[in-house]
Amino acid sequence: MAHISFDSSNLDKFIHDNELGEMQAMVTAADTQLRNGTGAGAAYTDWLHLPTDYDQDEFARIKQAAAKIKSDSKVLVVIGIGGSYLGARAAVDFLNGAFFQAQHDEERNAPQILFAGNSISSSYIHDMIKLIGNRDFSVNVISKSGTTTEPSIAFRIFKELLIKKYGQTVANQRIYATTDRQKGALKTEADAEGYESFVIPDGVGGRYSVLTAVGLLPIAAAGADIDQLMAGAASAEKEYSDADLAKNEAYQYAAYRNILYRKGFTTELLENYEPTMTMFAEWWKQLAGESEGKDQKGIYPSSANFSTDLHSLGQYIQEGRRNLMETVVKVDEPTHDVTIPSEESDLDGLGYLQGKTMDFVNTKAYQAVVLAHIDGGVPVMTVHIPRQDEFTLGYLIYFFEVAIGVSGYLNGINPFNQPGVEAYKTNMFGLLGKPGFEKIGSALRQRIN
Ligand SMILES: O=P(O)(O)OC[C@H]1O[C@H](O)[C@H](O)[C@@H](O)[C@@H]1O
Repeated sequence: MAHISFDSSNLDKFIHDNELGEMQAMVTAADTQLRNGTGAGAAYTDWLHLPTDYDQDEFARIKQAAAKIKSDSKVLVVIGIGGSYLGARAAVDFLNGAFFQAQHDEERNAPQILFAGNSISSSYIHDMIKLIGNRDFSVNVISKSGTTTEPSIAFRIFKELLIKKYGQTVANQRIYATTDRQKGALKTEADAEGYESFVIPDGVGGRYSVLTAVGLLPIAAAGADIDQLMAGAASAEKEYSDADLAKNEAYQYAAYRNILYRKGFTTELLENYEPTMTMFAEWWKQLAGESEGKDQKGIYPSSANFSTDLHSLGQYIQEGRRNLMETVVKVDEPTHDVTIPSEESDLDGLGYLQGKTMDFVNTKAYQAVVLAHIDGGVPVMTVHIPRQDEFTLGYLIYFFEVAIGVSGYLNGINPFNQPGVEAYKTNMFGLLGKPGFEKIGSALRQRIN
């Protein structure tokens, strides 16, 4: 039995019984493209077997590095952007609870994990340096290309701080580089300076790399059990390996969202009822957006956090333009539950809920929202997960990875490239005066007042 379950029962109003079956031939073709390496972008599909086929020696080294960081650092600065950032951040929040990062060092039993290099905000870096203060810290710099602007700038800044604080030799021992196996600026520097380095495998693109050292080192440093994370993903790899839609719920999800997309539901909201899953949606947004948004088509991935956003976006979802579909990731058993206290005066009228738990209310809110939204014309799918632990997270990550891979092929695109992300970079390099970009720079400057 699958560890998580996909519920499509609320699609009745939007999809006829025959429609899923009629997608089977296309799903089978997409599955063949993915698994036989006959589809576009096939060179980037090694994530498919990553949970069962990974470098065990490196995995052991990741655990050792995490133990060293825990023993000598109060802060780990994780530098990266996009796929070299989002998975680790999502996992740290998902697994450690809402206030892990805010705890005092003595209570946390793991370093504070701070994420840098994911914007170009000088204020953000300044505030982070202030927050670190005099505390011992290490740096995990993550970049497949080794040349991405945001992490490169952040790395220069934190490297300088490390050298000032510890001297060059010790600074080098506090830098962990996760990058390409053999090429790129970061790899060259890591070799020259003797940083401990970890590999982003050639056949795994950034947005599919959370179960490599990219995600594993920060996740392990934060105290999570990465064996269980991989075990969950391995279990999902097995569960979602059959092309038969009747047996594969990840493929059902891929098929249903494509059926809905073709009916005009062009935006998908990934939703949660747990604030610790906000960043999981950000990870999913890169996975879905970079994989599917190209050739002037694709579902636009967005997200909402409930019940919070029911008080802001809720109006639009209920009654705005009808191009939305929703996918809820619902945690069936909260990590901790809390009972609603009784109060004699009952001024707030909550007496009818006293003695009930908050999760009881949260789940009723979920049920109420689903019914309201389908009545309002928004199709809702739900992925039920039993709890927030490592095994479940690994399983859930794989569910979405394989679903999005197949989904891209169903829509006739290459799910594993991202040509569109270069356009703004070329412009930015031109405007910044980067050598080699002079011509585009002068052309652009004429367009700016
Ligand atoms: O790991 P890096 O090479 O630094 O890349 C980080 C990110 O930036 C790029 O712009 C891509 O759009 C992403 O797919 C990638 O995850």
